Amino acid sequence: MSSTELEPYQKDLIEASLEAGALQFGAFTLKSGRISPYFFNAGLLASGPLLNSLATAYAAIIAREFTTPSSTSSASSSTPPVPQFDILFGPAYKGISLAACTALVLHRDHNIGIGYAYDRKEAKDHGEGGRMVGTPVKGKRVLILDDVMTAGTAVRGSLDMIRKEGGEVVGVVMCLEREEVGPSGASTRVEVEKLIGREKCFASIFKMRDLMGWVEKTGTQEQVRAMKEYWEKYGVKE
Ligand SMILES: O=P(O)(O)OC[C@H]1O[C@H](OP(=O)(O)OP(=O)(O)O)[C@H](O)[C@@H]1O
Repeated sequence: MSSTELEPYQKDLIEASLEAGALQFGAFTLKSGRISPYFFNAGLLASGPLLNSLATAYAAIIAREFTTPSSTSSASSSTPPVPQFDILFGPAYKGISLAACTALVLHRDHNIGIGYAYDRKEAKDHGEGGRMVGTPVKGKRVLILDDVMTAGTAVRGSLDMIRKEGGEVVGVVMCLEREEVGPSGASTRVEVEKLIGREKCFASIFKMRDLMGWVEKTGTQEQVRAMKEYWEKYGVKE
């Protein structure tokens, strides 16, 4: 496993997450049943300043990975880049506020005006009904935005729902990519990219290996050992 040098925005977000208790080290049973030496819960990044840091980081990654420069000959430095998607989709529950805040920051800081949508975990049987809320996804290119992907269950569910509604998923952006393999031994990220039908359509603010780099520099020997052991068992070998 080779860890990477952290960018300042990654380091800031990791430190802010630790302070808020959103990132913890210990032993945590995941939805997948795996016992992880660390746990990330963006639900605890629950204040204006923390949401601002987080949404600013999401927006920066999205502007870098999912837009192209404006190609008009009269383009000036104030000409906004062209998004390769029309809508952000944040899966319930935690993805909802993250997608909303990121749409706002994309508009405010990057001059990119896009819609956002989310789902309800339980369908509504009155009013407009159904599970989808926000900008309709029908006929739109959709970028799924969530806090973390482990086994990919939430992303697969979102993919199915968006397709049923007539939208096209063009990518996924996460705060943390855990870089794990699924039960078949294949990388969850690669499996999701195959389902979407596009290579390299996955972006994240930081990954397990970035976190490992941070732990190696600032954590305890026990944390380093536990992280390496977990990586040997479940980390992607690519
Ligand atoms: O890749 P996966 O194995 O699906 O795990 C990641 C998902 O699990 C968590 O949400 P959860 O389903 O706990 O719902 P919540 O947002 O309502 O807490 C997290 O916010 C992701 O959506």
